[in-house]
Amino acid sequence: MGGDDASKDLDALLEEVAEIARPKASEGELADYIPELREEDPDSFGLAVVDLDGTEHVVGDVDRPFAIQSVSKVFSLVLAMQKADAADGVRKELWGRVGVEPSGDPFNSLVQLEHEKGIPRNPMINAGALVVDDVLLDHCTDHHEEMQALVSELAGEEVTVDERIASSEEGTSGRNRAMAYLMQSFGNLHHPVDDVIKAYAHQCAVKMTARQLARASRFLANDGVDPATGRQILRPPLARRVNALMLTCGTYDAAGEFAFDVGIPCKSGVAGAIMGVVPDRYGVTVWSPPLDQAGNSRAGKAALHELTDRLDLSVF
Ligand SMILES: NC(=O)CC[C@H](N)C(=O)O
Repeated sequence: MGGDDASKDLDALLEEVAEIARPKASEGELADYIPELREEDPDSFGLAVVDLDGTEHVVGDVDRPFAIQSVSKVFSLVLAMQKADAADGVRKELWGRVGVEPSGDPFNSLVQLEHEKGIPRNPMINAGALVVDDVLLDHCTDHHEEMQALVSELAGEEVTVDERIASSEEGTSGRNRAMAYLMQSFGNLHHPVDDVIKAYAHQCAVKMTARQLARASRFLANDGVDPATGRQILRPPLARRVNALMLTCGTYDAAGEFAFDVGIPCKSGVAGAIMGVVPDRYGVTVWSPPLDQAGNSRAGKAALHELTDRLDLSVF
């Protein structure tokens, strides 16, 4: 099949996938802990698939910005891994303070932290992301700026932070603070809890579109090289490790189900985005705000299931 034909086919296929997945949103619920999420339009739906050569295949609301929330955990981890790759001490520190095992628990669970002496299971759950931010506060000149610069570079355009969401996040961060204090009591948080929570709330409030997130995940499909600029964001073995963590931990206690049904590394967020990586092929993102029990976009998961099945994209 010629390139143009294949491209046309993919656009048509995305339309079909969207049609099948969209109705599933009615089985989900909007996150309701902050007004900005409670007030999202539950019917929003966008799906973007961006080729390594830059061709963008999109359907629906792919240019409407939303808070990336937990999808930001991938980017803060990437930033920390860049620092760790540049200094052996940082590498030992990072992987000594956060694990790489799936949690099998909700993203904001406190129970394992007590048993496991303040070492979070992985960087894709809240406790792990808080430790990553604590490490970054030591090694970034400015956490906010470096995070924003990285995501803007990967998105191919300037992305901004919604300060209203950042302050709502900070105001409703009881559980995250509880985790931070617990980790502090075990000696696994070095900066003041307020500073770590601020950094984390800020990254959750970064606003991006499905199209931008799909572009931003492409370096993970391309051995760590951003295909738009040719810049090596992470060395190949490190990029593969981020993918491994996304696959095994990126969708919390539904990671097994995602591996089974979707079969590609994914990271979800509570605003309804799921960012995926199809090695050597695509960056993918779907956005639909209503969530399932595990906190993953209901229609988003259905769309990825359909897409990866039809195109035979599972990594297994
Ligand atoms: N799953 C998520 O997206 C969680 C992010 C959310 N801001 C929280 O910390 O609870």
